[in-house]
Amino acid sequence: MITAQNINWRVRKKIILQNIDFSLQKGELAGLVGPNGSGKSSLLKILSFLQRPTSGTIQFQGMPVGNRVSIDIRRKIAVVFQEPLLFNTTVFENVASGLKMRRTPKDEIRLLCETWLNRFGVGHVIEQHARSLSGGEAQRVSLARAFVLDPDVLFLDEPFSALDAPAKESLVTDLQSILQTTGTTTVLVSHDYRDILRLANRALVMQNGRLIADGAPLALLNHPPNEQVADFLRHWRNFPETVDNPFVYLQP
Ligand SMILES: Nc1ncnc2c1ncn2[C@@H]1O[C@H](COP(=O)(O)OP(=O)(O)OP(=O)(O)O)[C@@H](O)[C@H]1O
Repeated sequence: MITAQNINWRVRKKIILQNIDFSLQKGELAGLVGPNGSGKSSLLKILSFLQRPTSGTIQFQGMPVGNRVSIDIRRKIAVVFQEPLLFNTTVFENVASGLKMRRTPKDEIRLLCETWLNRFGVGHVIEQHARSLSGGEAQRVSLARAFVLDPDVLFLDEPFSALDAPAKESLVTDLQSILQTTGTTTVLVSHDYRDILRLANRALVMQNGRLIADGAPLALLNHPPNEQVADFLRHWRNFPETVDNPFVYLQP
């Protein structure tokens, strides 16, 4: 689906990403983790064509992507950020916006918006103004706005980190079941390895702008391939559910 070859990104003299080689297959759900400042969001921006790398190439569905990313490719990608970034209008207009740009028929737009808002448990806010939503509702609307477009690849950048613990727990549970149904190819950035264990079938660990590990989330946790990865993941081994009871985290 996406192949990144020898990606480097520098801003002035600062090296942000170095020698990133990464390939994402259709249907994969990859979790990107690493310490603060390790380059997770930067890599996500480059993979989603929001930022051009200094050097290296990216192929999307087998075709190299040049400096000008076509509207056709952009329409195959959806990005959800930590802050929901909703437009200053109703929930319906927010979720319908991408479909209107694609000239989807009106009655189909209504049906799709209702379906996805219901799937995310927020069908009742469809006529509300986006400003009136709670943080949890807003992030659910933002996810519905991404899924309604049936993207080929979904990028989620810390989608839970602005939520309190109960709102996060219920959204992770709902998102897990939705992703299992849709099989959407996804890259999820999270600083919480428990999110990766629950949602992803592949974990990519970053440090200092490099990818330092790539493997099955539970296997990396229990058998880190090197000392750097062991140091980073040590913290998450302290949670009983991540080691003592791996069956809590059956891979999707
Ligand atoms: N546009 C930019 N200009 C200059 N430096 C940048 C830019 N974008 C990111 N950086 C720097 O690159 C490094 C990696 O940032 P990035 O946000 O990708 O890390 P992260 O792993 O997502 O961090 P966090 O977990 O804190 O969100 C940081 O030192 C950051 O300050």
